[in-house]
Amino acid sequence: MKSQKQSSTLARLRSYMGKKGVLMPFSITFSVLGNILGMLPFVCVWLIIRALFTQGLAASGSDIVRYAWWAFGFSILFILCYFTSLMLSHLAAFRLERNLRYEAMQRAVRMPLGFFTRNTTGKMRKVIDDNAGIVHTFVAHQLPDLAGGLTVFVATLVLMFVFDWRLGLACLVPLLIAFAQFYRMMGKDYGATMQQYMTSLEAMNTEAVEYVRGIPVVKVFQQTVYSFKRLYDSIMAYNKWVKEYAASMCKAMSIYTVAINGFAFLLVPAAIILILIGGSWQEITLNLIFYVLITPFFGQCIMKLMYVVDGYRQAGEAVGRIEALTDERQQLQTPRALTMPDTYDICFKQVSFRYDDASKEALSDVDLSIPQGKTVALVGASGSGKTTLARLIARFWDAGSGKVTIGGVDVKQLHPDELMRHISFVFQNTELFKTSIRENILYGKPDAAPGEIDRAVELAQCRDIIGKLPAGIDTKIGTEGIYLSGGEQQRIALARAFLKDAPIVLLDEATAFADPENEHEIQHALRRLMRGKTVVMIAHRLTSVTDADTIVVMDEGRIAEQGTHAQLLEKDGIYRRMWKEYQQSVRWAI
Ligand SMILES: Nc1ncnc2c1ncn2[C@@H]1O[C@H](COP(=O)(O)OP(=O)(O)OP(=O)(O)O)[C@@H](O)[C@H]1O
Repeated sequence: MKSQKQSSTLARLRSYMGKKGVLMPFSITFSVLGNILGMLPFVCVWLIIRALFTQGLAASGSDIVRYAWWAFGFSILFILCYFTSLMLSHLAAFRLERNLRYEAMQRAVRMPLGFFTRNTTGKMRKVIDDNAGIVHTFVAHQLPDLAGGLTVFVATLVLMFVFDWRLGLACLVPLLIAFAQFYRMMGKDYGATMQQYMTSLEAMNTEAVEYVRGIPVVKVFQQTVYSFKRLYDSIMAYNKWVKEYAASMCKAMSIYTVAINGFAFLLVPAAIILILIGGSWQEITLNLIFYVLITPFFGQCIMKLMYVVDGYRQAGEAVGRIEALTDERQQLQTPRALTMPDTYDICFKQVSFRYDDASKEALSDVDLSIPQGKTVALVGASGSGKTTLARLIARFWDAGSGKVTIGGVDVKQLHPDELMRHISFVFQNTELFKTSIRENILYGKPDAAPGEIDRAVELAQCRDIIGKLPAGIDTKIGTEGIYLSGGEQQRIALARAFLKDAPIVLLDEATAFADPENEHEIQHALRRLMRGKTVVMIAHRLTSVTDADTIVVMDEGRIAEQGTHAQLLEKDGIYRRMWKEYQQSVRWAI
């Protein structure tokens, strides 16, 4: 299913319905049929009134009973058609909603890893859930209503003029007033207005989810809701938008509502005039009764149509939002042939990179060579570009200019899946899934033999963790009161990396959350993991990088210095200063 930004909303919706799309024409047909049948009981009631009116109480009872049965029969048929129409439209709508979510997830999987650092899970869930819901409502309810509404509209209009064109004309005046107001409200700016509305709503919803996720921090620091300024601002922006919109629509909506519900207000004067100028009072009164019976339909169906037009635009906007979230242009270009090299030296050649919307470059003209099997440590002030540099190796994003190569091959030539198979990550905040420890470790190599898992557990020093859990390695974590400390989680993540046994290892503050006891275990395990691998490690604790083959000092996106610990200490540069400060801080801590 490709993005169909240029095609009409209906064609785009249809493309997501798959085979169930064939049900929609049937749903619409039943809706049209149902709406026509739904009008007929009113015609029957009018026939009964006419019989009583023209023949008085002498009217044949059998005629009246026959009309009553007809009315009953039409009502039953109307209900059957209506339900059939809704059932069919719901089948198509559920399939559409499923495919839309599935497609969004499929696209999300193809997004570069960097995408997930920018788009929180809260935001993604809100965008997909809310917009899929809007699209569902449109297809399941409003689309059949559109067909039905249009049918009733045309049928009523025809009937109104067939019965008595003069009374029909009297009904037309409020209709024209209503239409003029409708057009005013749905004018040319309506699309942009809806876009603003949905943007504002989405911002508020996303911030609300983020607020809930951040409640522990807010409570710990004893802040109020006003401390979460972004949520507050988004609520205020929404509030302002809604108030201004309601105020701008107030006049047009009031006139529209009065006109649409006041079809009859010219009918009575028109009927009186017609009688005064010599019309048959019986005939005109009888017609008047018909108009009083039938015109409420008109109001109802115009209201429905108004909501459907609104729903149509919202549905188009909603699909667009889901598609834009995982826009294909943000996806990494994947080469046709897999050309994974068999050597793993990494090179940065004149690499510069700027984040979307950032005012300055995160990396500028970086030249760096990391020979296979060596360890390079990245140090430097916060924001100096260490994480960005490490992540370009794994194609979280692609370099803006210059190139990153592995074994001499530009990473852009490597398929992201294949590239990922050759890289292990250990981040500072490890993500463990709410499943057994075994399954968590198996993410490193799903087809690993039990012996391989045991070895990984051993190497990552996880035996003690597993030993104290009720079901050992098969204990589910994150449920039933079984939780692991930050350092323990980190060791499970290391077991995963051991099992993967990738030739390139990226470590980003891997011991940051470890307590002293865990840190010792983790350092030990890390040294084993790094043996013989090409390693890029980021660390703030300088003692953990002194053994690195090369230490690279980053400063404002550039490489300021590089060399071994001893070489850098000899220079009177940034590293020497950092080392002195670090030692002082350690002494203070002691
Ligand atoms: N997703 C992002 N979008 C926009 N700018 C970003 C993003 N991530 C980082 N930056 C900016 O890029 C620059 C480099 O950030 P990076 O995270 O690489 O630095 P770092 O040296 O790893 O910092 P730290 O040690 O604090 O983790 C910083 O100015 C940062 O504000």
